[in-house]
Amino acid sequence: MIRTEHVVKTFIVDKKVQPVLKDVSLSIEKGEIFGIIGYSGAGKSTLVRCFNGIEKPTEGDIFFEGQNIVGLKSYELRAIRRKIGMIFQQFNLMPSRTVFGNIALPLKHSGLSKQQIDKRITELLELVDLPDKRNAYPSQLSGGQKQRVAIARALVNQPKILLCDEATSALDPKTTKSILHLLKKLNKELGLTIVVITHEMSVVKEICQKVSVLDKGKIIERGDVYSVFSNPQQELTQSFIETTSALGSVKTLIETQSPVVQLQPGQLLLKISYTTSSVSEPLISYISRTFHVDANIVFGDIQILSGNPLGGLVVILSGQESAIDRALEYVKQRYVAVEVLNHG
Ligand SMILES: Nc1ncnc2c1ncn2[C@@H]1O[C@H](COP(=O)(O)OP(=O)(O)OP(=O)(O)O)[C@@H](O)[C@H]1O
Repeated sequence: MIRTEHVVKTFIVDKKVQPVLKDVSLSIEKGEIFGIIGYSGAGKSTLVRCFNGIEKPTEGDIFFEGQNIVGLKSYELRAIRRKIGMIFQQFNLMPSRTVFGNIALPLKHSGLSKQQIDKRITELLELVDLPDKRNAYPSQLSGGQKQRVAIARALVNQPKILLCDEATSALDPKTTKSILHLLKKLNKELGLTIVVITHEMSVVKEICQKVSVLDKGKIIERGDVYSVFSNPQQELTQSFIETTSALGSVKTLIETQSPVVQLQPGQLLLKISYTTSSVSEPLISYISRTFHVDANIVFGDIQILSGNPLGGLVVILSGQESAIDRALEYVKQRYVAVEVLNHG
C-alpha cells in the first residue's frame, strides 16, 4: 500500500542543515494497522507527511499503491491525497461549521448532489456513532466526539488508508480506548489500512499488528507487535514496552526498598517473562515440587497481545542454595527471559 525506500529529509534552519529522516525504508501492507512509535522530535510527523506528499523527501522514493509519488505534479498529488485520509491530535475542525458542515467540507468540489452528500454523511455519522450530533458545533462536543467527527471527515472520500498522527494523545484513557476501538472496527469492516503515529506503546499494543520504532530519524527496530514485545532488541524499545507492563514497576520497588521485595539471606528475586508456548505450564508448582524450593509470587502481569498471552511474574525463591540453582537452571531453559533482580 505504502512503501518508502531510503527516504532522507533535511530541513535548513538558520542556514544549518538539519537531518530529520535518515534512510527510512518501510513497507505498509494493505489491510494492516501499522504503528510508528518514537519520542517527540523523532521525525514521525515528518514521515507521515511524506506519505501523503505534504512533505517532499530530500532523497528517496515513496510508493503509494505501486506509484512513486515523489516528483508528481500538484494536481496528480491532489488525486492521490483523496485516497489518503488523515486525523490529528488537535482534531482540526472548523469551529464555525456544524458537524455536518465539517464532514461535508472535503466534498465541496466532488460533483455529488445535495441528496448524495446527505446520504453519505448520514452513513458516516452512523459509522462513527454520532447520529444525533449532525447539527452540533465543535464547541458543543467532547474531545472523543470531536475526534469521531474528524474520522468521519477523513473517510468522506472513501480513502484506502487512514493516517493517524497522535490521534489519541489529547484524550483521556477511556476515550482513547473508545477511539482505538472505532479504528479497529473501521479496519475490520471497511478493510481500511491504518497507520498509527504515537509516542505511547499502549496504543501500539492495543491495535497494531506491526510496529516500527523511530529514533532520531532512523528505524531502529521493526516487526510484528508480538515479536517486538516479547523479545525487544533495543534499549529504547524496552523502555517503551516497560511503560505498558506492571512488571516494570519492580525496579522502583527495589530502589525504594519496598518491604514487598525485601529478601532474607539466600533468597532470590526473579523476573520471569512468559511466551505463548510457556504460559500455560504450571511453572511455580512444578519447581516447588521438583526442586523443593518455595516460590512466593510478588506480582504478575499477563496480557493478551495479538491474541497471544504475554507477560510474566516477579517471584521470590527460597530454599537450599543448590536447589535454587537447579530451579533457576530449569526456569532459564523453559522461559524466554529470566532476570535475577536481587539476591538476599
Ligand atoms: N518545516 C520544518 N522546518 C524545520 N524543521 C522542522 C520542520 N518540520 C519538522 N521539523 C523538525 O524536525 C524534527 C522532527 O519533527 P517531527 O514533528 O517530525 O517529530 P515527531 O516525532 O512527530 O515529534 P512530535 O510528536 O513532537 O511532533 C524536529 O526537530 C522539528 O523541529
